[in-house]
Amino acid sequence: MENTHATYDVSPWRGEFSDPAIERAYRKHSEVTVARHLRRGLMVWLVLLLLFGMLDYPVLGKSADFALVAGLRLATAALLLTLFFYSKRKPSLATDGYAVTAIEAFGFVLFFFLYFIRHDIVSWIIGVVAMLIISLYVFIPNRVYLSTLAAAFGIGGMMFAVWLRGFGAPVLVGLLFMLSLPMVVGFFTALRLQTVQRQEYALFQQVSSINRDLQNEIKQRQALEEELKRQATTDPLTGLFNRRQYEMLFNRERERCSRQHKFISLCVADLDHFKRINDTYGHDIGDLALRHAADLFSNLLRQSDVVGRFGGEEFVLILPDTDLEQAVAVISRLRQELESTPLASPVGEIRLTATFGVTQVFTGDDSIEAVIKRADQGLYEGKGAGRNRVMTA
Ligand SMILES: Nc1nc2c(ncn2[C@@H]2O[C@H](COP(=O)(O)OP(=O)(O)OP(=O)(O)O)[C@@H](O)[C@H]2O)c(=O)[nH]1
Repeated sequence: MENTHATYDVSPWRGEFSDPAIERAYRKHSEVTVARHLRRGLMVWLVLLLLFGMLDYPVLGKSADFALVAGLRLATAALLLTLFFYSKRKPSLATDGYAVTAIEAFGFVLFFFLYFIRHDIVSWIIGVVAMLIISLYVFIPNRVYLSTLAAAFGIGGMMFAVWLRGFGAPVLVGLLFMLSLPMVVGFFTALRLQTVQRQEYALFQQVSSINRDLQNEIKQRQALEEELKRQATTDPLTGLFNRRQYEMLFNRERERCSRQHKFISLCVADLDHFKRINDTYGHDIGDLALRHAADLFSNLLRQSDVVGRFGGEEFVLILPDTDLEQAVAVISRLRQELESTPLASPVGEIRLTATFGVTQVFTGDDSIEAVIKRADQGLYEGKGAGRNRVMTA
């Protein structure tokens, strides 16, 4: 695939992209269509070849000449059929052009022989060769320079045959002019057609490339937006919701629960002797411990529960659709899990515990601060009572 800054210049004399890589990509892109057009052209050629062959017998009868012409016709027909079927399996044969050019040259040979054998239609043969030249440019898809080679072979061969018959320079020059005319017309027609096709392809590629760039830009912006949103709503160390976000979620859940006459509970959790962990193992291990607790809380609670970082080593857990009794059961499970799941740190396993203060949200609670304050009282009592416990308030 070409790069975004590819230059799509089309050579004015070859009707092909100047950049070989782009030309190859174009031919690959168009090979199936070109092969289909080629097969159509080959079929028409085959039908005409055999149809006109029926006229050989009444003129030539059972003779060596008839056998020669019939042999050439059948050989050309066999080549046409081979290319017809083979181009289905290998469509690049149509866009490479070498096989088509070889068959075109072979097709001319039949006419060189006819010129000597079918005396009844000598002048027609030259006319038919002229028509063949223009057809091979217009009707049989091929690369312009290869069609020109085949046409030059046809003109050269025909002139050679006429010279062999003893005609002099004036006739040969006239013939050259006559046969060059369809070649020039065919050349410029094919050149224009192939240039336009490539310009369309170039336009399509450029539009696709711009689209791809736009899509990438949109994806990058979306990712950036997501990241900004994440940064604005979460705590960078633990990935838990930050204060602004859990407050917003609390208000939303509280409203919903009140509408649906359901309970909602809140818990404040504080890691025990956390200062000791920091002092003993360093701040980095302290950070690991905070992440460990945060992950454990997030994984054990429901998707609909809200886990936030309150600051320092304190966490806020909001449990919608949960009354105080249920909340104590859930939080007790958290406490046990934390106690029995030590942090696997680079300095070895570190046992962590936390104290939890749980409260139910009441209709009179006018803000989250009031609820947290009440839960904090439970927490404070828990700390006083020896830590690693769940207290209600
Ligand atoms: N590593 C780390 N430590 C923090 C962070 N935020 C606060 N801390 C530390 O957490 C510790 C909290 O200590 P204290 O408030 O005395 O509480 P504690 O040691 O857990 O004792 P109790 O709560 O009474 O069990 C302090 O040493 C703070 O420096 C943080 O983001 N990372």
